Amino acid sequence: MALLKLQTQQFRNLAPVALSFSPTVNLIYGANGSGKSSLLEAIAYLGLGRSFRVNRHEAVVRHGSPSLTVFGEVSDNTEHSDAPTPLKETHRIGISRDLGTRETRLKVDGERVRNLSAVARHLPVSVIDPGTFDIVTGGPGKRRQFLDWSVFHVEHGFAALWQQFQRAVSQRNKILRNGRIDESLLRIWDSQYIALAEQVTGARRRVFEQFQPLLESVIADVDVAWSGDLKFEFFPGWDRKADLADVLMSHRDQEAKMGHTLYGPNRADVRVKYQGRPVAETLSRGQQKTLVILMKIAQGQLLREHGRQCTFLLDDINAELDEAHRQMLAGKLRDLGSQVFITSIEPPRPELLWRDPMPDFKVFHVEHGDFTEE
Ligand SMILES: Nc1ncnc2c1ncn2[C@@H]1O[C@H](COP(=O)(O)OP(=O)(O)OP(=O)(O)O)[C@@H](O)[C@H]1O
Repeated sequence: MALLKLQTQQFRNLAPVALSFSPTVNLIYGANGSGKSSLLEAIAYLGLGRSFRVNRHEAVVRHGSPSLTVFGEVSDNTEHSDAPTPLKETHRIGISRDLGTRETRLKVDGERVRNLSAVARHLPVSVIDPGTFDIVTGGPGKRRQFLDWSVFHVEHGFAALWQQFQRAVSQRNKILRNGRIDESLLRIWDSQYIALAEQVTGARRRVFEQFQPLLESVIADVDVAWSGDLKFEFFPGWDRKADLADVLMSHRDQEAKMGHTLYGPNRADVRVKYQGRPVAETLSRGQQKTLVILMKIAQGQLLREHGRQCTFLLDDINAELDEAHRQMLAGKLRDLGSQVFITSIEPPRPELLWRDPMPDFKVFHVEHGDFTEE
């Protein structure tokens, strides 16, 4: 999968022109405030349905405009197991949001679709920007998000399962929030909640078990001194030795006091330890960054094993990574055959990122939201 064309309307400061990208490498450069990050943000908007920089949709709509539209054409090289050769087709995907009516319109190949997942599945985007490094330094939520992104792209039906699960959580929370708990009603929702929690956990565990050996081999490949003492573990969100039903039963009072669900997939984590202690406490900032890059690469490999390709968006990596790390990342992404977008303030020097073989690339210069291909 690769984004071949993009057109935006009223998206931050981006001019409404149609851009055609390389399915391999796209190098975007321009001064501070010119629109580099906004372009990556618009691409990610199609693949995630939201901004990777801000939580409020209002922030990305051009100041003074009532709505935005992002439209893209993607190549789909999904390998169908029953097809003699990979099928290559293109799909047109679009998202528009109206701030006034709060309406979101989603389209795939000209047809309206209801769920964001129907759009997002066509463009798996993986962002590497200064915020990405929170995957190891931040709380479990970041790591759940990281794992679930793979699960969404690898496990068919996960998006629908996740929605059902969230509905069960919110019903259960409503009952727990009610001063006097209706035990019989809670029991009904508990059984739904437990069944869905087991399914969510099963999907996560299956994907984690495929991801872990890929990550270990990517780490072994770069041969860093600290790699031998790293351990990765999937934590489902409750004590694995106990049944979730028993855990809920024995913590009834605690949950009632807090007024919400405390055990289950919403507490899951991918625990990463170095010499038995969390990496955030033990590895240096530089080592943590290397680790996150390797996790992202392993995630790209995982998708590729499932016949899907990620589009990587590298924003402002010059500020975060030294030249050796940039080369390592760029080389691995080339070997993965992924589409890559890289932003920089200075004119790009691809010869510093790749020696033999140099991938095909396009260079774009941006000024005041206007992109020119060079
Ligand atoms: N909603 C909006 N409507 C219009 N313009 C906006 C909006 N949000 C941000 N901008 C402006 O868009 C411009 C581009 O911002 P962007 O973050 O994409 O720049 P950049 O090229 O990545 O800069 P830097 O190198 O400093 O990170 C900025 O001048 C910013 O003030």
